[in-house]
Formats: sequence, C-alpha cells, structure tokens
Amino acid sequence: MRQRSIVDVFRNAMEGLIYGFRTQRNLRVHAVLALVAVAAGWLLDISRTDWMFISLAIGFVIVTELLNTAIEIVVDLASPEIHPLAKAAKDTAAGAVLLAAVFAVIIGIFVYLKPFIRWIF
Ligand SMILES: Nc1ncnc2c1ncn2[C@@H]1O[C@H](COP(=O)(O)OP(=O)(O)OP(=O)(O)O)[C@@H](O)[C@H]1O
Repeated sequence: MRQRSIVDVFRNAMEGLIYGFRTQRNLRVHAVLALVAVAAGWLLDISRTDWMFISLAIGFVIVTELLNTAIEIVVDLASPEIHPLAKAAKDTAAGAVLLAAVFAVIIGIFVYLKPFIRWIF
C-alpha cells in the first residue's frame, strides 16, 4: 500500500466521523447534549478548570461512542451470525460508552450544580 499523505489520513478520519454521525442516533444525541452542556457552561460562566473537565467529559463520551461503532462494524463483518463472543464484544463496547456517560453526568453535577443553584436564587 502506498504511503498516504496527511490530507488522505485527515480525509479518511473525517469520513469516519461523518459515517458515525450519519448512522448512529446515539452519537447525534450525545452531540446535542454536548451543545447543551456548552451552552449551560457559557450561561453559568463556569471557570477555565471546569471547562477543561467538561471538554474532557464530552470528548470521552464521543470517542467511546465512535469506538463502540467501529467495534460493532468489525463484529458484524467478522461474525454476522449469532455468537457469544460477538455478543461479549458488543456488550463490552456498549459498557464502555455507558461508563463514559455516567462519569460525564458525575462531572456535570460537580461543575453545574452549585452555579445553577446560585443562578436560580
Ligand atoms: N452477532 C451477534 N451475536 C450475539 N449477540 C449479538 C450479535 N449482534 C448483536 N448482538 C446483541 O445485540 C445487542 C445489540 O446489537 P446491535 O448490533 O443491534 O447494536 P446496536 O443496537 O446497533 O447498538 P447501538 O445502539 O450502540 O448502535 C448487542 O449488544 C448484543 O448483546
């Protein structure tokens, strides 16, 4: 295989992102929630450190969702028939997304709860 240029590498990565967002409803839901989190951060004027945590949480969820998608595709390719290992691979990948989402919620509570209560009262 010929050496790929940086432009090719970037184009393939963008195609992967577009494929993920086009085909995965969960990824689109996470993206909308990320926009809500950014809007809330802006509204509540959270600190630089808090922005760092929120960015990491958003990135972590979206990256795990993309990896989950990639694993689902590879499993479907390698094992279109029902197989306990195919189930284990998909369930484990889904578990990673679930954990990332749970940690994102925990970070969100730490970051937003106090400024939100202050904003209300
Ligand atoms: N080849 C298989 N063999 C055994 N179980 C499978 C197989 N494919 C899927 N499953 C089971 O069905 C579940 C859903 O798999 P599916 O491929 O439909 O994922 P999905 O619903 O598209 O996931 P997501 O909502 O994250 O996109 C898996 O978590 C797994 O438990």
